[in-house]
Amino acid sequence: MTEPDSAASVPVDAAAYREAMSRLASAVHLITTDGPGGRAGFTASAVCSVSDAPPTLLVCVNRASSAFAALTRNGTLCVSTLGAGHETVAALFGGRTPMDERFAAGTWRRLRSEAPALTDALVSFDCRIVGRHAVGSHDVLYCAVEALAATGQADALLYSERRFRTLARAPRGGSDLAEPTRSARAVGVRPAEGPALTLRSA
Ligand SMILES: NC(=O)C1=CN([C@@H]2O[C@H](COP(=O)(O)OP(=O)(O)OC[C@H]3O[C@@H](n4cnc5c(N)ncnc54)[C@H](O)[C@@H]3O)[C@@H](O)[C@H]2O)C=CC1
Ligand SMILES: Cc1cc2nc3c(=O)[nH]c(=O)nc-3n(C[C@H](O)[C@H](O)[C@H](O)COP(=O)(O)O)c2cc1C
Repeated sequence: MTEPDSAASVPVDAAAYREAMSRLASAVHLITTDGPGGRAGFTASAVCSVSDAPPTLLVCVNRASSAFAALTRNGTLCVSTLGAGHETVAALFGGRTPMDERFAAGTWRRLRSEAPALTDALVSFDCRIVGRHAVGSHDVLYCAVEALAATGQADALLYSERRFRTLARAPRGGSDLAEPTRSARAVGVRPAEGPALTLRSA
């Protein structure tokens, strides 16, 4: 074991932590909800896959967010993963904009729940909130994925160093979702509507 390198380390206060986190590149998502608690949404990078059996992801939401009450009351949400061209909607959902203005910036459809799914998202995960854990300023929401849709064909949108960037898609054939000659792929999650959910790639 070597001694800690005090010259290379900094105290971990909130500012140092945020500065460190700003160096990570993250996917960017809209978290949306609708129902008895009202329609609401926010931009999120703190989204992570937890399990594929059952399909479960987590979303970290600040309890001070204006969307928090609606999310917890409705008990459902949709994660719409953004692509190139979604920078404006990502900024609008990033706070301090009235909800109506946020939703006016996109086109929406419903999957299984009432939560709005962004029509041209790279992929949308329609979820039921099945667990909740408070950690510091945020709640970790555990979300059972009950329907999927993927129609967007854009490059991926990333957030890194406090800016939006894009990541070019893999060459055609590099992944199932990028394969243009295969029109649809069935996935083993409860469909949004109809007998089988399809992830359209062309
Ligand atoms: N997980 C979160 O709650 C995030 C919140 N934001 C909020 O969006 C605004 C703009 O952020 P940036 O331009 O990225 O600059 P920033 O300096 O506020 O944040 C840099 C990075 O630190 C992390 N971070 C920021 N605030 C956090 C929080 N309250 N809890 C946990 N992690 C946090 C995120 O990874 C963020 O990209 C700020 O108000 C920020 O708080 C941004 C990204 C993630
Ligand atoms: C790129 C980006 C990522 C963000 N990620 C999260 C996140 O994962 N969790 C979160 O609670 N807020 C996140 N925020 C902040 C929210 O989008 C929003 O600003 C916050 O909920 C306050 O919004 P309000 O004005 O509706 O209260 C992020 C903001 C940006 C710009």
